[in-house]
Amino acid sequence: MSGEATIRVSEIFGPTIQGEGALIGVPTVFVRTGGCDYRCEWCDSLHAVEAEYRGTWTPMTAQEIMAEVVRLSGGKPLLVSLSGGNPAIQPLGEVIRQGHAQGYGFALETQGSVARDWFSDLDMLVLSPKPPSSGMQVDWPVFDACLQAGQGADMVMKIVIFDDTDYAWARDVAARYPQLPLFLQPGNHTPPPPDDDSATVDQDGVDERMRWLVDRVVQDRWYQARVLPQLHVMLWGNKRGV
Ligand SMILES: C[S@@+](CC[C@H](N)C(=O)[O-])C[C@H]1O[C@@H](n2cnc3c(N)ncnc32)[C@H](O)[C@@H]1O
Ligand SMILES: Nc1nc2[nH]cc(C(=O)O)c2c(=O)[nH]1
Ligand code: SF4
Ligand SMILES: [Mg+2]
Repeated sequence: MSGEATIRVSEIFGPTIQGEGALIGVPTVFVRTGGCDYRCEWCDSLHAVEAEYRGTWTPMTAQEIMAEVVRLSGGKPLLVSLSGGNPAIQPLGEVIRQGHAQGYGFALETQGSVARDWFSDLDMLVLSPKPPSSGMQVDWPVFDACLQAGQGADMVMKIVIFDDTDYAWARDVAARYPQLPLFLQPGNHTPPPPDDDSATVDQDGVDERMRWLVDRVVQDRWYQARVLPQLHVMLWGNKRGV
């Protein structure tokens, strides 16, 4: 169709398992869009963020994206995870509409910096506000607009934690959003260079941070929090396409 909006796609891969948060372990195909309005210091997906990788991103229509998802999933509907980059800066409403019509479910991961009316069509909206260690600053009115836009979808919050400052920040943020199920995830400090497919990750450091995080949460009797590692990173490091 001429004039149809295209979506900038960095990669489509799977099925694998969702490695993080509320849907951990669920078989899923990933659609990773290209481009992000943030630059987190420790971003593990720079190949979908930095402008120098623009040339590797492909403009695709909703129909083309769903055709690839259907091919990868063998035509059997499953969960589709929309990530990036920031998938909220892409026109994904039509993908969700077409995918739902074919029986697919949709979860989307975003930092909550851009609100879209089609958030309400998602099956799950994962809001991941960025803590101080990221070097980013959350625009809270916009984050609240994302929450508003997502009414109708299941919504959860997932916060990456590297240190005491992040932890204290997460406590404050969680207190402000008691309605959102909360997932805490230890950060990994060793994302590969974006053009390197190496899987090397400082897993000992991640494990240590995970144990520290569990200790803090139980010491503080913070019983609403759920602490989970990145399962795919444990299994495959920071390898791409898994
Ligand atoms: C690459 S981001 C893409 C989606 C969106 N831009 C966001 O940040 O929510 C997907 C998830 O990975 C998390 N993440 C990114 N880098 C990480 C790292 N080094 N360690 C742990 N989690 C990380 C983000 O916080 C987010 O929850
Ligand atoms: N298996 C797997 N699970 C994930 N959960 C969130 C991911 C992401 O990069 O958004 C991710 C990913 O890249 N792979
Ligand atoms: S918001 Fe997400 S994709 Fe963008 S730089 Fe941060 S972690 Fe990476
Ligand atoms: Mg990732």
